[in-house]
Amino acid sequence: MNPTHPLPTDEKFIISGPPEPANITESCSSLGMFLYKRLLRNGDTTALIDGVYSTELQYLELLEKAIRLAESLRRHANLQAGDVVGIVSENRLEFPVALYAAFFLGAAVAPINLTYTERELNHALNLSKPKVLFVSPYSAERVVKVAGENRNFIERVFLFGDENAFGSNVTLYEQFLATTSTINPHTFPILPTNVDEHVALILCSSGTTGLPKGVQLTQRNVMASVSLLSELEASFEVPVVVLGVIPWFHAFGCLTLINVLSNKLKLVSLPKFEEGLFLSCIENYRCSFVFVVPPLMVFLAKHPLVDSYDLSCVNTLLCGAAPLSRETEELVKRRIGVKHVLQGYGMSETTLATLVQTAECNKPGSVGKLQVGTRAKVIDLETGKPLGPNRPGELCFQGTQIMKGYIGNDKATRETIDQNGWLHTGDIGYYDEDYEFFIIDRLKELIKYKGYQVPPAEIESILLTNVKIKDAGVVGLPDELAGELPLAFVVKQPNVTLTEEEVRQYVAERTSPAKRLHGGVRFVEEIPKNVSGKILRRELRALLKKPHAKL
Ligand SMILES: Nc1ncnc2c1ncn2[C@@H]1O[C@H](COP(=O)(O)OP(=O)(O)OP(=O)(O)O)[C@@H](O)[C@H]1O
Ligand SMILES: O=C(O)[C@H]1CSC(c2nc3ccc(O)cc3s2)=N1
Ligand SMILES: [Mg+2]
Repeated sequence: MNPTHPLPTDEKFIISGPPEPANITESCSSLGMFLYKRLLRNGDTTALIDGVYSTELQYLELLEKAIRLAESLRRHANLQAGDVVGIVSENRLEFPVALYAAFFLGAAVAPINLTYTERELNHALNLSKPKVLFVSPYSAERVVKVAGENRNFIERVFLFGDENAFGSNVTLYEQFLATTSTINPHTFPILPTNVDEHVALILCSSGTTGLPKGVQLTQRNVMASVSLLSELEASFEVPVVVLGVIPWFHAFGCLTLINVLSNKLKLVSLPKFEEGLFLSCIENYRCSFVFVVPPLMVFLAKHPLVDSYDLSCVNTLLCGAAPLSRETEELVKRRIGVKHVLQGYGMSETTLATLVQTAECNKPGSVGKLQVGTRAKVIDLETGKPLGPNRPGELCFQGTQIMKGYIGNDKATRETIDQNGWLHTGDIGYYDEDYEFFIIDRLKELIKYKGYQVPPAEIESILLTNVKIKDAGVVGLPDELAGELPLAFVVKQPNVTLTEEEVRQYVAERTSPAKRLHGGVRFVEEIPKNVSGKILRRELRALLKKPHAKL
């Protein structure tokens, strides 16, 4: 939806997505009521299947358990609207029960990465300060210890599973749920809230460029994001079975979980990515839609194990959270015959994606067009002025998915969202004449070589097209003369011979001089990434200071 009549310069280069449907909150007085109505409407069809144990949860079961848990939390843990509920767990069926119980009480939920160390847990918990915590056995020991050191705000810890080795410090979730044996879901009081101000989620950003920030998403942010998949069910002929392997403690995973459950789709959950489990789950449950991050796309493009499974059921791969090259996309399409690879671009700060491809709009290498209810501008890195088509600059967004702010960090919030409500992403990209967007890389990650700004993601995508290369990460090697020299960390495929000169030559044949590996090549065992699929280039840069250190 872009203006045809001439507008003043600044307005001319503001791009708008489709207008938001008139009533995204469906005139619900709160997110809890919005979600309650959708669970009720979805009836006794299957909502979730645990991909490991095949246990199922129907929509009405999820509703009944969440209401019972909400009543137990209200009555026995004094949980009230505005309190915070922490969840430190892998993807498992109890997770959405705890998530929805909190929403029905008007509490905010802080999902936290269960692989966090004690130090990282302490940082995350002191951002959101949850009153109660739900934790799975995997990280219970660490969490119970850190919770004990923060009793000034953590009052209860509930443990998923059926064994409690922590004594009175912990209550088994199943026992606590049983304290409310039956309840009529229709009588539970889901109170009205100010959906524009009331915080629904406190999400940790991935920590790619520094310590994770506590991103506050309002109830309206979450309701606005539900539109992402709403047309999915209608516009695809195949029955929609979604595979949920993206962690639910991350923005991408958590909001797609809520999206799926709000659109009567069936979700098969996996607690983590394991090569055989991932492939067998797709084959056994005939998953037709799979949310992935680029490392999973590289796995699907290159790993020999993929040939041992029947993946013909996969209709669409929805990829996001980090750069995906068109070469990798094409390799996957050719190899497993998937009909659509739909990229999306988002940030924890923008709830779910602000840019998404659709079945109709999916140019190779693009991340698609503006989401409903979102405006964008690409601004010149020097002047800050909005740029026209095919002019790279910093992406900025406005709209109903833009976060409320960083918890406890007004300064960082003001540095990210300007006084006109524009969120400055720190990402460099451009839009073409059809208003389709392309991401180049992060401003902070560009390599400055003799005045050129070299995007590492571009060199990485070229390296990944080499059959002898399993993975790659590119950073700038500090250099007095040039500033920085592009240097590649390379993981070889098993049992191949590959020399540094071969790698340099391979890149040199495919790039302009500035983008060549002037800093050389380092062979390593793996490229450090976080759970949302982003290369931890700061860890690679740290390696440069320890020459010839192995990862
Ligand atoms: N489709 C995509 N292509 C390229 N980059 C993407 C895409 N989707 C997301 N990203 C990257 O992910 C970032 C958002 O990630 P997230 O909010 O999880 O935390 P982070 O920015 O990686 O970590 P932190 O903010 O803590 O440093 C975006 O700013 C962008 O750099
Ligand atoms: O990188 C991130 O933090 C997350 C925040 S949400 C997000 C994406 N959301 C979608 C949704 C659909 C899709 O096809 C891709 C993405 S990337 N990226
Ligand atoms: Mg970020």
